[in-house]
Amino acid sequence: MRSLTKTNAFIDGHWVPVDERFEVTNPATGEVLAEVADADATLAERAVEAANRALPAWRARPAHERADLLLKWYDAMQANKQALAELMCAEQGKPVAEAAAEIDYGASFVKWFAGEAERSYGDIVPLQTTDKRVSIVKRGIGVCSAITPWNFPNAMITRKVAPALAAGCTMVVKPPQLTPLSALAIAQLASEVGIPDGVLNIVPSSDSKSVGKVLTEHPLIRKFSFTGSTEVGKQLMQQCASNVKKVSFELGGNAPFIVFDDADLDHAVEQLMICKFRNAGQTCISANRILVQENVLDSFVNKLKAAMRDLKVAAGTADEVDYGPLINTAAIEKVERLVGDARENGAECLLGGEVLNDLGELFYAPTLLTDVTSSMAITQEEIFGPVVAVQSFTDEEEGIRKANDTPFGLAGYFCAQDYRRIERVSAALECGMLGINAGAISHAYNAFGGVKESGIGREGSRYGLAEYQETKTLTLGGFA
Ligand SMILES: O=CCCC(=O)O
Repeated sequence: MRSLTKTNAFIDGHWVPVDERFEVTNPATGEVLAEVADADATLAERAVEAANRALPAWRARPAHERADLLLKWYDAMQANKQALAELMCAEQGKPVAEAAAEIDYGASFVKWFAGEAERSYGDIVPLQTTDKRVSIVKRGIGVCSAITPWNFPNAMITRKVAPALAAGCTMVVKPPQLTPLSALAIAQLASEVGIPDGVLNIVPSSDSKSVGKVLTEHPLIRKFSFTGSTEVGKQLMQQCASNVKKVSFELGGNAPFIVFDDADLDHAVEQLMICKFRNAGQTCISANRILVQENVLDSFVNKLKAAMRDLKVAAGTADEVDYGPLINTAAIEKVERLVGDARENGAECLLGGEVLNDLGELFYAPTLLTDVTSSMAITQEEIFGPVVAVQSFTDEEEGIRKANDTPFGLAGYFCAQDYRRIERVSAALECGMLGINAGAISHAYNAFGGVKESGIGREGSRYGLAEYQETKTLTLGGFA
């Protein structure tokens, strides 16, 4: 199997070495995997200029040519799935099988937007006066930039880059400092399949502030996309305001997972396990607050505890592992703080509640807390770890009120069977995405994004392309 480990910045189709380097480590073992080029603001500006030079020719190509190149990129990701998955497991920690599923997921955005490139239409507007013809056209907005997170090192890049390229835009990406190797590997594949120089540029950096400033304030950039925390997102949004860039932000979540008393409890447990333990809980749409109706609480918790006991935690390279290490010490400290605070304030820990030191410093036990209340920090912050924090509620009205009692609104989930309740609760929950008797809701065909402080804009789906387009109205006069 070939190695796809690249360690330099990728600008204008070239691998650019930089004297300054930062280390990328394996969270399962602490081993240093690579020393990666540490781009500064000047190099980021070079990447923006390269993207700007590449723009006219890329934008001018017929849609089917851009689509064909994207499909070749998709094929290359599929052909190299195992190598990409092993690289991702090494730098991010998720099990190899889950990493391979992420390659499928990430590549699916490339395939989907290759198709959308060929289905982007404008409008012919009805006649307003006999002397004019009006049409509305769509075109790629121009040079785009993105800052992406470490929890999905492949898919969070393709979900932004694929629609941008499909729309005829060029792109500069700053991948996360913790997981740049997956990004650099797919840039290599993009180059091999013939995506022209300068169309995709990758600037790894440990200096998020100054590179981020270039990617949000550079006047040549017309659109910025970010996935990460709400706190950082707010700062970046302000920076983008300096020259009124188009933006999309996929920010923090605090997803409720509500189990009503008419739910199929076995199915609810199964769906919660899928939702919660994906990527060890380090997912922005992970269920964060588990709200269970009082009269089914004991039964649900017993079933959940039995399912959680079967979880296998180990390095992502082990066989049949459910989840691996958390990403770094800060992640472990946060989980320990939240669990500690909950316990001090009266939560009961039925399972776990500790670091699995036999495995290593970053492995956290599957943890089940009950008697959780809304005043505990664990219900206010994203846990981003393998901790299930269960609260109870009395009736539908209280369940909905508790679920909506947050400034966030990314994903939400509920389990119920009564179709009238399903209709009522679906309408009442404040979130951009809702899983109803379903814990897995992500797909390239779906519109991903949040409401309230969880963000702006949508990724994936037919709406994802529009984020990288501008709309122009043409009024043609002079008809008799
Ligand atoms: O964590 C953010 C993205 C997760 C997903 O696309 O399902």
